[in-house]
Amino acid sequence: MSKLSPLPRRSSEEAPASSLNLSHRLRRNRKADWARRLVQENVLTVNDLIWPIFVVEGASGRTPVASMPGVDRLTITEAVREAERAASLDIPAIALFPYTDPALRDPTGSESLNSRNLVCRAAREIKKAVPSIGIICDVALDPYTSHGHDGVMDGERILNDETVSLLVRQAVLQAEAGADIIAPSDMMDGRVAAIREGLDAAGFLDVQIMAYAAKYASAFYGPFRDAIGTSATLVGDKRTYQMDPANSDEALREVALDLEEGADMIMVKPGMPYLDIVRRVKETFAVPTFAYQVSGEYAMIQAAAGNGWIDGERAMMESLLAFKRAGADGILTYFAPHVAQKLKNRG
Ligand SMILES: NCc1[nH]cc(CCC(=O)O)c1CC(=O)O
Ligand SMILES: [Mg+2]
Repeated sequence: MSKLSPLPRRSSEEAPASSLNLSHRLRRNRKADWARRLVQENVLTVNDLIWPIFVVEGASGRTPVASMPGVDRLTITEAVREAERAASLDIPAIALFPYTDPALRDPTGSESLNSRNLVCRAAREIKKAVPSIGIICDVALDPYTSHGHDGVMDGERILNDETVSLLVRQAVLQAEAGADIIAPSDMMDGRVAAIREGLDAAGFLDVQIMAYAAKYASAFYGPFRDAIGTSATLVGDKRTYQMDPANSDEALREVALDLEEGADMIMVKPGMPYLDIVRRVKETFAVPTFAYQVSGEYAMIQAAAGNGWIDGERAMMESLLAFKRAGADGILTYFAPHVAQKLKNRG
């Protein structure tokens, strides 16, 4: 057997004079783009995106939401067009949020039970024109109530059980209109079980429920409330039903209950300040887990980028990748079409 010839070595004069004697140099795996791609642990794809869209009454056109640069309220015609664009970009699903004519808002949110309301008509039109895209409808009364709360009130109190019975009817109407996923965002106790039962009784066995399970009473919803027109009218705050930002164990109890009650998927909201919750939920329950990068998070990135203070494109991609790293299976984000286009351009 021939002796192995010695491996080639860099000559000693090539070696840097003062090299440390390190057995581990993590920088080796970062030395070039190809090397970084090779060891990349998480990846954002178009399949991770859900696009929230605001709809408004009207014949045509779009109205900008001042606190959400780049986001418009869309008439149904325009929303159908955007749904077509979303489908052509392979975005799996859109989420619809109505700006209800203030004249139609009342203390019990009765417009939510009108089968011809804005969101039901939008869902119907989109389903007809773009059958391949998933349609998510939010269940909660806030777009319809004169006081801007997610439930009906008795004095200062938000009534739980009375609200739940309305939410069930709202959910069934949305399913009839073509919603593929019902997303209760109201944070009433017991609504998932009641909605599941209502959907099943109406024959909607395949309509999924994505529960806003851990939804916090957050300052980051401000621009959304501008978009749906509840900022000005909201009386008080939502702290008697949305969660305290100080809590984390409580999020696990919320998620456990929603899963027990029949939720198919769960959501954590807001997103970026709550990635620890996403991680705990995913590790504890191992179920489809979504996060909502909410309006205020979007607005912060857009405002800073607009001022030239951060690179908006990079901040957008980094923030979304962070959701994946935290364990999210998908992200509701107002950046969805922009990101999808960017990912597509990359090929
Ligand atoms: N139940 C309403 C609802 N559904 C989604 C959001 C917020 C979304 C966002 O800020 O982007 C809210 C606001 C709220 O609870 O006041
Ligand atoms: Mg709950």
